[in-house]
Amino acid sequence: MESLENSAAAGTVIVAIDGPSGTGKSSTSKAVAAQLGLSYLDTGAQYRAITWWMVTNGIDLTDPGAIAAAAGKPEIVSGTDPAAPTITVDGTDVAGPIRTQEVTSKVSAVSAVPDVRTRITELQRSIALAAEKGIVVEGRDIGTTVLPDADLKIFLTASPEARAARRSGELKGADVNATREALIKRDAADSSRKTSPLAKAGDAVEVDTTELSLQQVIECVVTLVEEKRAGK
Ligand SMILES: Nc1ncnc2c1ncn2[C@@H]1O[C@H](COP(=O)(O)OP(=O)(O)O)[C@@H](O)[C@H]1O
Ligand SMILES: Nc1ccn([C@@H]2O[C@H](COP(=O)(O)OP(=O)(O)O)[C@@H](O)[C@H]2O)c(=O)n1
Repeated sequence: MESLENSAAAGTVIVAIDGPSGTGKSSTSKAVAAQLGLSYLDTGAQYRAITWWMVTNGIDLTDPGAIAAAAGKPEIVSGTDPAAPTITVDGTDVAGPIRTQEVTSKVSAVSAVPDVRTRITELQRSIALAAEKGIVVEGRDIGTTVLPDADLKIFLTASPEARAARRSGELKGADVNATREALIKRDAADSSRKTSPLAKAGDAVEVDTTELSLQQVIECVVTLVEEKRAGK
């Protein structure tokens, strides 16, 4: 972690954005990174990618031991250009397949396994360290565990109703109530796991996006980053 602090001191900026599903983490992080010339990392995509590999390879996802035994097998590579982020598993582009209902419903079981988290956390830290100008990293445990020395930590929230409406807007024809129930269930699983649960870091700035437009959230975060940079 010392080297991450050193890189930040040399003029790069590391921003951690956490929060539950549908609060605007991905859209905000991509836009902020693009606007400020920073790299961007979607850590949820990495957990989805390892889950996709396990589903595809017939791993028993009711057995944490089987998940742990397989955790080191797939090679996950994330492209960090905010204008065109990519994700591959063993060289295959999985940007589409990781967004299926099946993967979404199984990702919390896989991401709760400590061996999976250790592997993915190491990967995330090495990507953050390699980002020359700095990076915006979004997820559930970035401010608490992955990058506890981040220059700026944001925790996004929004009402379950707003989040479900946003998500069902993306999934054409999806029922808002069913989407809301699925989101609440996934948040509960992610918040209650023992290892590195979804949580706000003590020094994170909380932004409730329920009544804000995406543009307003982006402007708010850009301002916070610029203030941090000016204070360095
Ligand atoms: N403040 C906002 N107001 C309205 N829609 C939003 C807002 N923030 C994000 N969205 C939309 O909600 C959906 C989910 O946003 P996303 O960034 O993927 O959330 P997360 O990464 O937290 O799951 C996207 O379609 C996005 O365009
Ligand atoms: N830092 C992170 C990011 C995601 N995750 C897991 O990955 C899942 C998918 O994350 P995501 O960000 O793609 O989810 P959405 O908010 O896009 O629906 C979460 O529900 C968590 O189980 C995690 O455990 N830790």
